[in-house]
Amino acid sequence: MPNQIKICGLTTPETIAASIDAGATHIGLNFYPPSPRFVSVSTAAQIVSNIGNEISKVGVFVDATDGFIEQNLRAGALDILQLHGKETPDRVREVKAKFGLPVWKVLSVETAEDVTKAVRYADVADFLLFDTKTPKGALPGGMGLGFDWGLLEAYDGALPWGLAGGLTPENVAEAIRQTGTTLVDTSSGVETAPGIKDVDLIAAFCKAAREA
Ligand SMILES: O=C(O)c1ccccc1N[C@@H]1O[C@H](COP(=O)(O)O)[C@@H](O)[C@H]1O
Repeated sequence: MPNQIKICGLTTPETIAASIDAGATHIGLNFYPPSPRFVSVSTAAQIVSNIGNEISKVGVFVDATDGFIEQNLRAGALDILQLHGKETPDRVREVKAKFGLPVWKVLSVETAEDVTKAVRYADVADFLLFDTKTPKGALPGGMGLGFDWGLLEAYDGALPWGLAGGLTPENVAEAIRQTGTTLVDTSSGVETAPGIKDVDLIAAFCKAAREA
């Protein structure tokens, strides 16, 4: 199966179209207000209005309430919920039951123990996304920081998983080769400045990931 590719933190119809043209399988809409990639309810509705079923729309939430998820889920016509905060297994179960959509739980990795903790989500999430643990006080993702991919050898769970954190057009093929991941996710790696996506970088990232 070809590698799955998620381009995250999209804020314009043009960069969404560029991601689809480049062969991305997923786009991410960021609903975390402090993020430079944050989209409001009205922007989310507007930028997805012309998209069909050719790509999956993932909503990124950080410790969000049900009400907040609900309003953005409708606006963005989301297919998948990505929980990128400190959501417990019970909270993941609750979100999945309430909204009936696949849930991706993000695990922030610094040590092998962070990877083995994934087992806690085995019965409640649909997919795991391993990302870098960011410094205290920083955004929980989208910082362009990578982690030691070798730590993923500690993962022996059954849930499918993907890789995020500091992936770029230059390193994504090596990341796929080293980890064997079937899904790669990038945000700042295809930007010229925080929140400013570049269509050429999106194309280069997708090409490198597709050909890896
Ligand atoms: O991108 C953000 O601003 C962000 C904010 C809060 C939570 C997650 C965020 N982004 C996610 O982080 C990973 C990795 O990003 P990067 O490639 O290292 O920039 C990705 O899944 C984004 O969805």
